[in-house]
Amino acid sequence: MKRRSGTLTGDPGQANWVERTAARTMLRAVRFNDEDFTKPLVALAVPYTNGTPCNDHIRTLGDLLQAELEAIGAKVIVFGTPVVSDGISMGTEAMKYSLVSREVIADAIEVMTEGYQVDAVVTLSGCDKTIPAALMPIARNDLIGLTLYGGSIRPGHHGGRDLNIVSAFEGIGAYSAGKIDAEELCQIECHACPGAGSCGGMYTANTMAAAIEALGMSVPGGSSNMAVEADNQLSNDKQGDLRRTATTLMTLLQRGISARQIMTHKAFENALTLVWALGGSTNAVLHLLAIAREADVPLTLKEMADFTAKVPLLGNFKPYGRYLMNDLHPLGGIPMVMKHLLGAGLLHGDCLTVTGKTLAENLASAPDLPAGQDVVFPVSSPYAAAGRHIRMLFGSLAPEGCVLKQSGKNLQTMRGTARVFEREEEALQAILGGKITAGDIVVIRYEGPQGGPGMREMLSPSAALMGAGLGDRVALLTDGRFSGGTHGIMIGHISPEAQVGGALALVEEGDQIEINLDSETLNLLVEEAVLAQRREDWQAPVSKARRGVLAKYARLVSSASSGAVTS
Ligand SMILES: CC(C)(O)[C@@H](O)C(=O)O
Ligand SMILES: [Mg+2]
Repeated sequence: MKRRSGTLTGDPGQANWVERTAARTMLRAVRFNDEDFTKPLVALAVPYTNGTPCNDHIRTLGDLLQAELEAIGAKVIVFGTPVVSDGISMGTEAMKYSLVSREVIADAIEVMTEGYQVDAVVTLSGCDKTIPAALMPIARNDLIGLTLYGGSIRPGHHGGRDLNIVSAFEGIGAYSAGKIDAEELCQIECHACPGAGSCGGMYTANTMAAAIEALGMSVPGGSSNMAVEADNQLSNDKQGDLRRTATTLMTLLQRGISARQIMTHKAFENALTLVWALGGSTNAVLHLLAIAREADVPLTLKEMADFTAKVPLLGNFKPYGRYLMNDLHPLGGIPMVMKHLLGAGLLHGDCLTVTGKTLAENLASAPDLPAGQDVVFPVSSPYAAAGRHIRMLFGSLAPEGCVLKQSGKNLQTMRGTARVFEREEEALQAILGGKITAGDIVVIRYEGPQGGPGMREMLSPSAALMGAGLGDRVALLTDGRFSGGTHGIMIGHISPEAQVGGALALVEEGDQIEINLDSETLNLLVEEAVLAQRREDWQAPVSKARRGVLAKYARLVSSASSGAVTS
């Protein structure tokens, strides 16, 4: 085993031994003994906060995982990372730190793995951004390591209905439209989230955890096991995930298998297939582009669009469908879905995974797709035909592309009247104030990676439209992004963004816009001469962030069409 931390040890008389004396001195103060210096040194990233249910149990997971790893011969250095909760920050200035936190967390993990020259790394994750961030530094430096998701929350219950966080966001719209009263809204608030775990639908957290399992970078089953049991105690399945993660890491170390041997182009194709088959979040587009870049795997938005056009939609999950991860888990979870996709020839079974085995070998013991259920449809009669989930549109309004989540709906070509807002809050007030009507196309701009900065998720306005019953008659267009909980006619990641002079900046109130799903285009129906004049008159607004992390981010970040990355 080639060990970077091997410089700590050695025999008296060896040059290394003398020079590393001071380092060992420091480490002895934190309970390292002679034997520890001979063990592989493992960094363990624990993105714990009690500030969100997604990560509330992550410290417990970290403690247990440290014990598991040390019981089988590793020495562990534990550290924390920031965590921004999307559910809590949504609709406020705090959300500007959400996507930014992906970069900060990835960089923090790199600082620790490289700053301590560890031999391997394990990263835990919970809320949305901690999941891609947990993998990016492993890919970036081709480390030996893997990642483990904290697991999904269980549903809440009220009035005979299963609830989850999106029930609360949609409750706001329903209340404002007079469909429910304040007492009902309170009941939703008090019952929707019963304990620890990430948001329960096929929202961003579950989507990205599943994508990483398909990439081969976490233990099989780890993305669909629940965080806690019904009594809010850590689930047995999650405890099993911890044990398997520890032994898997030791296998990777023994065999010298590093991330880029696993994260190949074919592995990314597997991840794309699974996300599109499950009906995952549009954030997967951003995050998979970013992770691929870290792994030095060439992947473009256009290639993603072409590849996913052949993937049928099988999942019947919220936000557009009926079920939560909690319903998939007893049917065999993500391994069951992947086994079905593999059997249909839609996955590459020969990809290496962290277990040291191929994907096909891992899936051999997974259950088959059960009959008599409608949580996951078979490839032979899918929930919706291939090419009808996330679509990438191009056109005069999005020359570098944008994303639309169709989720199997019958969406006709739509022409509508632009209603232009310079920030999310203005649009939300207009929707809640009844100022948006059928046939409008709500444009929310200067919310892109640079413009926001931070490319906020627009769950509040999208959920308000759904709650007000306008979801199938009003479209929403933005250079920001959407929550995995968003549904309706929503188009995000419009690139280039308004802040850098993208055509979105030139739209005026009352313009006509066409969304065409046959030609996969998004066009602004304004004469070129008029647009040329507007372009001449346009001036880039001064960046909203003058200092600190948002200003640094705005200076560095790439377009959403290449993953909104900073490295
Ligand atoms: C709050 C949510 C639902 O977790 C959202 O942030 C997402 O992207 O899925
Ligand atoms: Mg999110």
